[in-house]
Amino acid sequence: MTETPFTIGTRGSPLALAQAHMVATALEKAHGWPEGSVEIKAVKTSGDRIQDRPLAEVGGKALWTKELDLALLAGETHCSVHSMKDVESERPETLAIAAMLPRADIRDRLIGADSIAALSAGARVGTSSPRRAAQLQRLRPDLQIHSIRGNVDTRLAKLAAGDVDATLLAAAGLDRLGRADVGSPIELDEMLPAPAQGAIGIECRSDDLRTAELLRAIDHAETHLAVLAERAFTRALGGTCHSPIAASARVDGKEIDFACELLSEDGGEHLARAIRFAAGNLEAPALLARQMLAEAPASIRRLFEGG
Ligand SMILES: NCc1[nH]cc(CCC(=O)O)c1CC(=O)O
Repeated sequence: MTETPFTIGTRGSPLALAQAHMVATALEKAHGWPEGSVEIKAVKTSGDRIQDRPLAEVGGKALWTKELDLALLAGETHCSVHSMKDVESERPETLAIAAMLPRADIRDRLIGADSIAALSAGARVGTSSPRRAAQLQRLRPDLQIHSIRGNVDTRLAKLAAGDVDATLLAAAGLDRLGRADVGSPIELDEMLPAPAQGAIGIECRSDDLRTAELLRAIDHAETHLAVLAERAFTRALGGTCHSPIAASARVDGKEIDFACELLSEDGGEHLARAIRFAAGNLEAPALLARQMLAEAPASIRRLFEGG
């Protein structure tokens, strides 16, 4: 038992709250704390407030994290729970990702058709992800990409209302919201997911060793190693969640199978690689990123700060 109550900071979307509850339950179980004793505090982030524009257009980093970081640094919370996919690859030194929960299904699911090939000619697909837009247009140049924003439920409602014919969402988010029945999974050889998709991370203050220790008890080492490799790749590119980057690392024994892809905005150009390296070697994916940038056509290179 701890003397002080333990407080988790999270965004207030249904998915963020579901993820914060997963972390609270894992901590209570790991430490024998009473059920419901971990407090969950919802914090509104810039990303939540700005609903009328694609975030890639708003620009700026830390759209999903800034307000959570401030609450954490002010001591109002012990840790923040994040979808690792939304966490910038460069974080303040005052904060540390101390743990990750076991990763969920990393694939995207297509909702509105059984497969990408089955989408009707010229179908309108709603997504505000530059990666999904580029990958879809590469596979199906006839598709019309429509920018849609909002949380998972809002996007499904826009699809149901006929604003678009189909949309792509992360399987992990759908599953955590109890929507395991929605959509058809897209296999990784057809569409690689975003770096860190499906992973939930827990961040605390770098100098808060007690919390770091408490969080270590729920860390899933394999997920952590894989996501660190994907983030090292993104960081070396100078990429953000607004860049058309896909990457997937899979731990296999002491090694990691790493696959990645960079695309131009319209998917007209793409560069894909698959390599294997020792788990924990973060220089290998970073080196690969630099090599790919050096080889990439200008239409891809100009999308990355490292290029
Ligand atoms: N950018 C929004 C976001 N951030 C994390 C997830 C899903 C959960 C995850 O990937 O862990 C989603 C929704 C989506 O892409 O469908």
